Amino acid sequence: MSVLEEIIAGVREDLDARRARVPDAQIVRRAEQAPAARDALAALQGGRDDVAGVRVIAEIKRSSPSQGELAGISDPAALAREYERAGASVVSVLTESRRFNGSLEDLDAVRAAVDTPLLRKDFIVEEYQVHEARAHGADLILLIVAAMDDARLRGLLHLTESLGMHALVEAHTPDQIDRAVAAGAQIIGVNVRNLKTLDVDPDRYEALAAHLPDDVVRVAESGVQSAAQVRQYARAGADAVLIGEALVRHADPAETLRGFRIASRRSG
Ligand SMILES: O=C(O)c1ccccc1NCC(=O)[C@H](O)[C@H](O)COP(=O)(O)O
Repeated sequence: MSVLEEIIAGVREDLDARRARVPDAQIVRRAEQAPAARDALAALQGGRDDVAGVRVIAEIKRSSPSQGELAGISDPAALAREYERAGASVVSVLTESRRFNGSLEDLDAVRAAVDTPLLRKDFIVEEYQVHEARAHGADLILLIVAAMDDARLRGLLHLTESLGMHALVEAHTPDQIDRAVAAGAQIIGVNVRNLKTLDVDPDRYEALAAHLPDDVVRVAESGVQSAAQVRQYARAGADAVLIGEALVRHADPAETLRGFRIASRRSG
């Protein structure tokens, strides 16, 4: 089994347990009754400019399969407020529990704390999880092309948009970019982390970005350890970058985020 398949097997077990507590009809109702979603697409659009710099999706990430424990993060709401003040365009909240030590409770706490659009970062493969994301205040969800066939990708994307949210559709190969485009994705992320080996190769972004159409929001995912890397992604055409480890490991995540944004403004 690949790492992705192993993670999804665990996600499905946890999902079954939640579904037994909150049945489908109830989660659908909760999603319908939630306050309207914020416009994450608009927050990420516009590309890099002299005022805003590259857009940043700042992630709340306690642990990861590749690195183990990254940061304690006892108060995700406080970290989200710092990200918001430092100019994050979107805050990403990992809700997968087994490998990333996240939860829907984290999403609830962050939703109550900030007005910035929120990404539910998880391994979403079922409609139930899309309703759940909306019910817990998400505005954007992650859909990983490698985790599903075309029919499911289209179906989940359609459901996401029908609930007023947007999807960050994640690709790792040119073929997956084509599949994301064909499904109608408006926001496409190129993740430079190989999901089989977990190795990160930031140079892959530029090679793969050449396959992205001009009319989608382009997100460079993973592998930012420095302002220079943010500049490299911006020069390669990224409208936004998704950053986890480098922020949460730093003693001052907000200052680090500010520095990254300023660096991208000066990239020329
Ligand atoms: O982070 C991992 O080890 C990982 C392993 C397997 C699947 C997904 C994984 N990470 C999810 C992400 O995409 C990253 O959290 C996100 O892009 C931020 O990356 P980074 O800035 O390198 O923490």
